[in-house]
Amino acid sequence: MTEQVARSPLPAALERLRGQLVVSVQADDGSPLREVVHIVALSRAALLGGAAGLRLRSAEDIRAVRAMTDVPIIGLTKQAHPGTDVYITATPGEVREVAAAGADIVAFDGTDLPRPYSVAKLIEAAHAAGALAMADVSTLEEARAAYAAGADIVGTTMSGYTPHSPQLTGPDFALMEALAAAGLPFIAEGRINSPELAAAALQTGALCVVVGSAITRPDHVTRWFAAALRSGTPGA
Ligand SMILES: CC(=O)N[C@H](C=O)[C@@H](O)[C@H](O)[C@H](O)COP(=O)(O)O
Repeated sequence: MTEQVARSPLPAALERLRGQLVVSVQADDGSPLREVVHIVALSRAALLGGAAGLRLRSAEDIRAVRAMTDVPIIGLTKQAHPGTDVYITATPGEVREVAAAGADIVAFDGTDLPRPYSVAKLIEAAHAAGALAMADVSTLEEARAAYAAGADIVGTTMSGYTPHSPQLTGPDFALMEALAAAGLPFIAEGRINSPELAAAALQTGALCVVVGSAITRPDHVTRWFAAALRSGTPGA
């Protein structure tokens, strides 16, 4: 079942990320950092700090960051579609948009959720546009299916964000270990909120580690600190 994915070395853009940190630079709608100028500044800061790759949402952000760096970019869109909960690059049109903007790797929802287009169609669109295909999955079974459909890599991105995956407060190390045990190359992603957790994620056998909120969402990080003070202040 796993032989078809034992491709080594991986395609060049993925090999460049081996053992490295990828920073996800995505401001949510409504964030004061949503404008492209802030995304570019945050990306520059991540590169200064040693990020070997970036994960970016929207063609506009990708175009602007592509103009200032040649590190591998994992690109995606985040868009609601009627009748589905799938929001990460859900259509072949969005795949093409992300690839045309300069992403080396297009990330898309690779879960079992009801979806407008099959995983195979999205992979086909990425490859036709000259990009690699990264399936964001929430389970081992979804990863196996994505590889069988031709994905170049999977990410643990969606664990905790589908009803059928464990709702953890930290990274899904069990999924990482299961992917490693099955011989499936994968990117560790999701709630990797400290350098220690990032190192532990790489230790499971991940190709590389994606960190987002802990580096580029200061509003989230502030909330973590504020909540800790509220719940644990000595003398409170
Ligand atoms: C589930 C979903 O939509 N994840 C998104 C995928 O691109 C991003 O919002 C995350 O920031 C990214 O996956 C990195 O994760 P974290 O921010 O936890 O380090």
